[in-house]
Amino acid sequence: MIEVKNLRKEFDGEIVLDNINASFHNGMVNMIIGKSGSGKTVLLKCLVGLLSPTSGEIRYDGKNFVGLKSKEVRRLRRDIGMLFQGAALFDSRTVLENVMFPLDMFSRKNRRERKKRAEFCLERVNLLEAANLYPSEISGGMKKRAAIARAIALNPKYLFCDEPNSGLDPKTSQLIDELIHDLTKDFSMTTVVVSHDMNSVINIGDKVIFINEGVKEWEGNKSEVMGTDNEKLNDFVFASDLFKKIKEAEEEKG
Ligand SMILES: Nc1ncnc2c1ncn2[C@@H]1O[C@H](COP(=O)(O)OP(=O)(O)OP(=O)(O)O)[C@@H](O)[C@H]1O
Repeated sequence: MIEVKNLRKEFDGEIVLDNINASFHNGMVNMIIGKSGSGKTVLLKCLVGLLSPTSGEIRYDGKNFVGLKSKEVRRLRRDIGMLFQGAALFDSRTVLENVMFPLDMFSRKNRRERKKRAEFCLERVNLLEAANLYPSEISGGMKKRAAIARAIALNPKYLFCDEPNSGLDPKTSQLIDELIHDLTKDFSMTTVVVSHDMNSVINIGDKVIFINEGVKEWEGNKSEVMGTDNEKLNDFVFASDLFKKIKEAEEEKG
């Protein structure tokens, strides 16, 4: 479990996140949603230590990440898997080599065991047949699956995904969502997904946090999102592609 307490982030005196209090639960897909520019990515970057909060605490299973010594930060980072926007694979390495990269960097296992682990992860995301291909030779959805395999290579306790569906068609997006959901349950990870895709929220959002202009405006679960009486969340939901499609379908029915 990750707990955020009174988190504040300023850039040059400008407040981007203000007094955020939130919990991200084990074995669940915890979604951070909100409009463009609301502060989702800054929050994610604070959570993984890519940005330092101006004030507040980020507790990983009770241990405050803010102010940890660099050795302890490195230890904690090994428990963190990260799926970046756009997959961020190394173009000059094969899919298998990409998945092996974190193992080569951090695992004490020998090469045969590291390869076996990488192949297991590729098998888990249904991509073993592409092990020897290069990123330029595979589709966008396959790249995302390769990046997911790499993110889980070190068997992380915490998985962070920044807009995992960006650039994917709806069907592939759904497959990626389901994969993130299933891995979260299978490996009992604390998964945090930043998204503005309402389809994803409805598909896999066990817990949902809505950020508006740097403030946590609402939290609940996916079944509570659609019927909320929070005006700002309602505006966000009604402006989404999902809602537009539902409305169009209803209008077609008459
Ligand atoms: N390094 C930075 N320096 C200064 N301002 C920043 C920095 N990073 C982000 N910001 C500002 O913080 C605010 C929140 O940005 P953030 O990227 O978190 O939004 P977001 O909700 O993730 O949006 P999107 O959905 O478009 O990615 C924006 O106003 C942005 O300009």
